[in-house]
Amino acid sequence: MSFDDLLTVNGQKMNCFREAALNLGLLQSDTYIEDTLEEAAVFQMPSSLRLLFATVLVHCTPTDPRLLWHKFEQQLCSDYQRSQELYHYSFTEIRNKVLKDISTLLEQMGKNIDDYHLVPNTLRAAYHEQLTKEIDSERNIEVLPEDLLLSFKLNTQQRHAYDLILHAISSSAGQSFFIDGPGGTGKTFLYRSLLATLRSQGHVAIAVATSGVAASVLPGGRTAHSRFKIPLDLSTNKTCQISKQGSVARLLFESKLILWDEASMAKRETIEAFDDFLKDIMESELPFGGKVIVFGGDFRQTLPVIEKASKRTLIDASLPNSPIWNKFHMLKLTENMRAILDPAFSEFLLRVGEGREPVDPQGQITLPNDIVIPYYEKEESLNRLIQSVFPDLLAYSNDPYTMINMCILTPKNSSVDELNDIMITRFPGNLHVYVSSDKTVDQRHQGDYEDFLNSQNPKGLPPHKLLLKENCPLILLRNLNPVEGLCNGTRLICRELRQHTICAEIAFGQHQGKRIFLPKIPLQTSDSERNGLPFIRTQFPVRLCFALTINKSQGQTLDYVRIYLREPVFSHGQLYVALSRAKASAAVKILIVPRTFGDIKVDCKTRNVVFEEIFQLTQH
Ligand SMILES: Nc1ncnc2c1ncn2[C@@H]1O[C@H](COP(=O)(O)OP(=O)(O)OP(=O)(O)O)[C@@H](O)[C@H]1O
Repeated sequence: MSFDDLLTVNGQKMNCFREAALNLGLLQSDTYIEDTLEEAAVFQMPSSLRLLFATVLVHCTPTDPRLLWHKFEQQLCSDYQRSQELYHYSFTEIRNKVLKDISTLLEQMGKNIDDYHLVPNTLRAAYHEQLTKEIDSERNIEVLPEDLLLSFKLNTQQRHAYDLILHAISSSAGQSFFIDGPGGTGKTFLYRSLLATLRSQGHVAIAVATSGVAASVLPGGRTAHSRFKIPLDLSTNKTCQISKQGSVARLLFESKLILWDEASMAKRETIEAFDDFLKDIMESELPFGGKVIVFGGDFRQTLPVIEKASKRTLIDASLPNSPIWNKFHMLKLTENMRAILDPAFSEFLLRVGEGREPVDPQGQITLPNDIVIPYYEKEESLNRLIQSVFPDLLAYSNDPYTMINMCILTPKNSSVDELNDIMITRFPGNLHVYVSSDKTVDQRHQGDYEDFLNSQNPKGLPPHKLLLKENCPLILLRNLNPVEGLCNGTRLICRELRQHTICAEIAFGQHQGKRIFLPKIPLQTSDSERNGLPFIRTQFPVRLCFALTINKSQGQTLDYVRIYLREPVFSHGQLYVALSRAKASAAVKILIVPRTFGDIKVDCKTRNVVFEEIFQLTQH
């Protein structure tokens, strides 16, 4: 295919590729983006508006970003203008401050403001790239007073790890550690304590995690892929996309500690690529270039996510299968601090997680009676499950924070949808229905497939008809900006429903309470979708979240956990992740739909999938 072919749409040659893409429907026209910004501007929240502006630049690819900037500059600047009397900012100073804020937000999303040509080149100097900007922004991460106190509360094993790591840092002895701890043993607690101690002493400590949700729990946390620009697909290119002379390399060089949570979910090749990169910038053949680096994780929980991968592929892709594994100094945490008041439950969790809970000849484990909801008939049993976790929907609609620590977990998206559909009809309030626009990637097929696309409900995409009510719980489906707490998996409370925007509040974690605007975003199906017809759905990037898949719940502590096993779990660690979200057995209830109906109803047995080979590999 030639460049001319790419420029030609329906037999007509376009002036540029952007115009061709617009006519092909690959880009949206700017009208809906303008409507979105206009609607949000009414709320008078300029900092949230700047985040929305950056989000639409990155995710909605407007045709003329500069026009959008001119149209909304006034509203984007209004908080700085209000403080003008106090600080006597000039017009140019205000503009530069706002551009700098937008530039920072774009960088957090892995983009560069220069690519959007918002202002002429001559005006750009004030916020232009400086080699120390990454270091400066790491040094500006706020250290919370409560995090500084954590080091006084560490248990013996946490204290041992804390002392060893700080000793390696103070003696400049490069060392790589792996903190191996079952869910709830306080890995995150330890990381927060280390980060606070080092940052309060003026050192640079970098925090990353494999998933966005885990990153958002760490102060200043980013996903490893975005922080170190590691390509998601390493099959073609195995190197980090960072210049050795650039500001991120400078940051790594300067850092005293690099901390990587959920390393058990990272593919070994990702960590190997990072090892090579650090060796290169540090000009040292020592592991990780002689840096002090702390990985953490739990191999009882979910392993790397690889679509349709066999057990062998998953184990091969895991970190313990890498030559790097033997170089780690292993630190173990074993005391379950989440379930500290229920030691019998902690012990049960470990047996489930390590595949030590006895199985019957059908390969099923028997769950304790007190956590099982007896199964009678589907509707009645589901009602019991719902009633046991959400007994008073009117109270939750008035004060949604009372329900934010309650959730129904289930292995498959289809069961999540089943439950959320029931819940949104029962939840009080006016129903808003948002219908997506669905387009095939190849526009020639659009007419033939529209109804078919609308009927599709692919994983990772919002539904064609999104049914929402004010104060209902939501989950975000994209890593919009992990630094601002907006990750794939962030739980939100829906606060205001408008035509073009949703105003939502972050419900959980260090950004709890922050209000944000969400625009409709064009989202493409993933390559691995089975229906084989790639398409783009423009919709708010959220789903309801009365119920959640078990995989999405990883890393979260919940007060009340309900587990709905319409079908048994299907991958390593899922049952353990679901059960270990709770603090005690009294906080868990499970509904198992019996698979076959014989004379005896067996509703307390279920499959537990554990790849024991992974534990053999983790032994040093
Ligand atoms: N030393 C401690 N003193 C008091 N509470 C603690 C301590 N360590 C951990 N906790 C508490 O125990 C709970 C679980 O801790 P944390 O989330 O750090 O565990 P985790 O190992 O990261 O779990 P997961 O793997 O499931 O994410 C949290 O509520 C945390 O505040």
